[in-house]
Amino acid sequence: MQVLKFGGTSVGSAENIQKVKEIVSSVQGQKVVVVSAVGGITDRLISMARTAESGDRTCFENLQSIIDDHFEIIDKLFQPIEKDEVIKLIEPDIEELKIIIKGVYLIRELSRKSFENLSGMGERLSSKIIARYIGANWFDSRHYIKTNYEFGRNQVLIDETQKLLSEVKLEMGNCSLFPGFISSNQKSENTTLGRGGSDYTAALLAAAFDADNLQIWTDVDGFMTADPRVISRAYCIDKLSYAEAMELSHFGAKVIYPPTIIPAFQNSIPIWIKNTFNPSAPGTLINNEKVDIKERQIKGISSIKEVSLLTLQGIGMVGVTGISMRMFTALAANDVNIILISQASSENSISVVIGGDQASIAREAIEYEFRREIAQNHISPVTIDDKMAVVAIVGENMKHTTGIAGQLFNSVGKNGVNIYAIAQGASELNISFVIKEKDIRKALNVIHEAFFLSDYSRLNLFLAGKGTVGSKLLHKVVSQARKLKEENNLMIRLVGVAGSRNMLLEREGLNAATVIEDLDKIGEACTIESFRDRIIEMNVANSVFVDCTASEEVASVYQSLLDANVSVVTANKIASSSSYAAYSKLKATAREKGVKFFFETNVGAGLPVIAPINDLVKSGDKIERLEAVLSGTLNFIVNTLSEENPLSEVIAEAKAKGFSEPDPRVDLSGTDVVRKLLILARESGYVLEQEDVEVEPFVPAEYLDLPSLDAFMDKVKDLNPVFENQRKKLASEGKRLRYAARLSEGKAKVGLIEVDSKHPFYDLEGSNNIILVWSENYNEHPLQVKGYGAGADVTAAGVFADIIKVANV
Ligand SMILES: NC(=O)C1=CN([C@@H]2O[C@H](COP(=O)(O)OP(=O)(O)OC[C@H]3O[C@@H](n4cnc5c(N)ncnc54)[C@H](O)[C@@H]3O)[C@@H](O)[C@H]2O)C=CC1
Ligand SMILES: N[C@@H](CC=O)C(=O)O
Repeated sequence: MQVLKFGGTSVGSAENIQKVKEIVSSVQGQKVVVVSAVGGITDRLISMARTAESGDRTCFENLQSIIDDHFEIIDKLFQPIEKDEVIKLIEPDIEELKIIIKGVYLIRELSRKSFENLSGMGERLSSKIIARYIGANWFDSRHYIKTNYEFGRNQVLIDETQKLLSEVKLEMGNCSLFPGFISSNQKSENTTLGRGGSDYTAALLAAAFDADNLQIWTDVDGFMTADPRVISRAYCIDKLSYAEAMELSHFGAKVIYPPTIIPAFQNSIPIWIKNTFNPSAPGTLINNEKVDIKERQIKGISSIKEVSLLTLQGIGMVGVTGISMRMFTALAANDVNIILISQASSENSISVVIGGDQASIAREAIEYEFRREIAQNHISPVTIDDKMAVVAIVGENMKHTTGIAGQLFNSVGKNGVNIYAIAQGASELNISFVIKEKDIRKALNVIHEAFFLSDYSRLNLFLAGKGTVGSKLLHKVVSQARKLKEENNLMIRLVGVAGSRNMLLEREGLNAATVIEDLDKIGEACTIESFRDRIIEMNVANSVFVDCTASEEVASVYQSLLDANVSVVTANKIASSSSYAAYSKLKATAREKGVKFFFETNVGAGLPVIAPINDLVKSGDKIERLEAVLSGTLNFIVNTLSEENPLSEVIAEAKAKGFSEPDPRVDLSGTDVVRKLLILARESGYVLEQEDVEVEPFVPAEYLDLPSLDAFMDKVKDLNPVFENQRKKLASEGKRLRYAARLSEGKAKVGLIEVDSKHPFYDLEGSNNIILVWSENYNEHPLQVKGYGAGADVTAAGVFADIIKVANV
């Protein structure tokens, strides 16, 4: 025998009831169907009852609309001759409903008895209509499911219920239908089974009839790994143990109600969760098969919002017995349901999570109970954190596996999600923790990824600067997307872009291929501060801010972004070459927050320079000397100068080729090389400021003081013969000009040098860079890095590599 339960949405309309009929007809052998009230009817009955109690006559309009809705369903489902018969079947229930509502309205009192009668009326109506429609024998659950009122609710009298159900089993044919949710007490008064009662009815029937399985037909494909409204990548879990399903459903996954599982579990009846609107989907199977150790450690994540964290604390609690008992008794006496409890071994505080709407009742109850201790300052008044959420990870395989909690808290922590309280039972089936409700999306996303519940991890990118380097980076994001996803399980999603005037932000992702045009068409006006504020406000997981500008203002927002747990990847050298204090604070913040601050392209563009130096330093080596050519622009200039190619034209060419800074005077003044040498020196362990670097500009200082770039480009023509004469002279001596950077004995210097053919810089072609590093380990023969030192493609590739490094793939 199979027991099939259909929830309110599944029987929410005539069309849906037709789907139910198809599903039931497709089941072979004996079957028992349980139905809920038509979707929304129970809530409407309750609200109507409250309206009647308040003496508001609109209760009668509400009543008529409930009746009309049922008649409309009948109208759509049945042929005219049958309709009258079905209406006759439900007429007594409708009459009873009318009488009760009139009584409540007249007396202005909604007694528990009337409430129970009214709230179960939806199932009485729906079950009769559906039984007739699918051709099932109708059985009145109230005759078989017996309850007793205890501890503030109706409790099922299991033995008596089992006995009555086993008797009725003998009378049942091939297809029987029972209304869910409704029951009666020993005085045969109508009662109900509380929230999720129809699931419970079905489980009781399945247990009493020793069914082969229990099928819960609902409007989702099964238990999902997380709330799909928050995690679009959440997917259906194929198998769960009873305990796992219980834990997941307790914490927010409203697929099945926890008590439902108990009769099925006790009788080892497998439960299937299936989708009425997608019956071919495999669904979730819940049974007691042993958990395969190879399965994922975490099966699912559940979450509850709109809760409050209430804390009682004080030195007067330490070592005093009975404090918890008094606190929990006070809450129970006021019908406050406790969702989570957390107490540290110091016994100095107890925190509980309760529904947000019960926070003030709970506070009053506890403060009243501890009024004496509070008056004597032994215990502090209760504190309440509102707008909180509980998140729980669930999985039987967590048992005895080390590192799960570490991985969990590390992943949420480095995304800046603060944890207010934690609870884990000794069963190790569930780790629950309390966070601010605003962080829930972020937390669920990072946990989903951290435990490989997602097929891939995701980086959310915010880009400032869409010029030479930025636009190439956007091409990379597009061209590498597929490969990264397939080979590295990494998805890079562009969620924000800012130019110097406009910005676009979209949590679900922008189109990197068209974003530059989109920015002009639909971008909103921005400043770098407003862009930063929006990034922080969006609070997305695994965020990376990428700076492809040469702007000081942009560099000035890194600190607040890192403070907000946003990683920073930058091609812009300004931050790392600003004051040593600011540079080291950025690095320290990234370390503290567990996010990344990467700037590999600051020196040598796409060449790996900073990473090898970092590795040497980390391995305990000491860097003693650096000699380098660090300017692609200046090397290009000295290599390209000729009679036909005078200085002024070669400068313009370096800019056109994307080697120079947006303002080439930054290169020609030596500033760009100073910045780079400073960064290398700092990364090598030296504490230096820009003023400590001795600098000889590439062109005389007076040329650099001109008010505009155009004026400079005009004036610099005067230097064409000077540079050409110098080149010729050096060539005749077998020498070449190089703009070199040097760090030795802690002293840094940049400037022009003349090198002969024996010098390692002599053959440095085009815009190439070279970096020679002498250390304790590399003393006779320096470590050497050489290659393209400028250019949009190599730089964008370097920035992209830094971005991927953030994801650690
Ligand atoms: N070109 C190269 O070979 C290399 C460049 N870099 C660095 O890359 C950075 C970018 O260089 P390019 O792309 O060549 O410069 P670019 O001038 O072509 O692009 C910079 C972009 O940033 C925008 N911008 C300026 N202020 C902004 C703000 N407040 N907010 C948003 N956007 C703003 C500008 O409008 C421009 O579109 C520079 O810091 C440069 O030093 C680093 C290594 C190599
Ligand atoms: N302007 C720079 C670009 C790289 O940092 C250079 O010319 O080297």
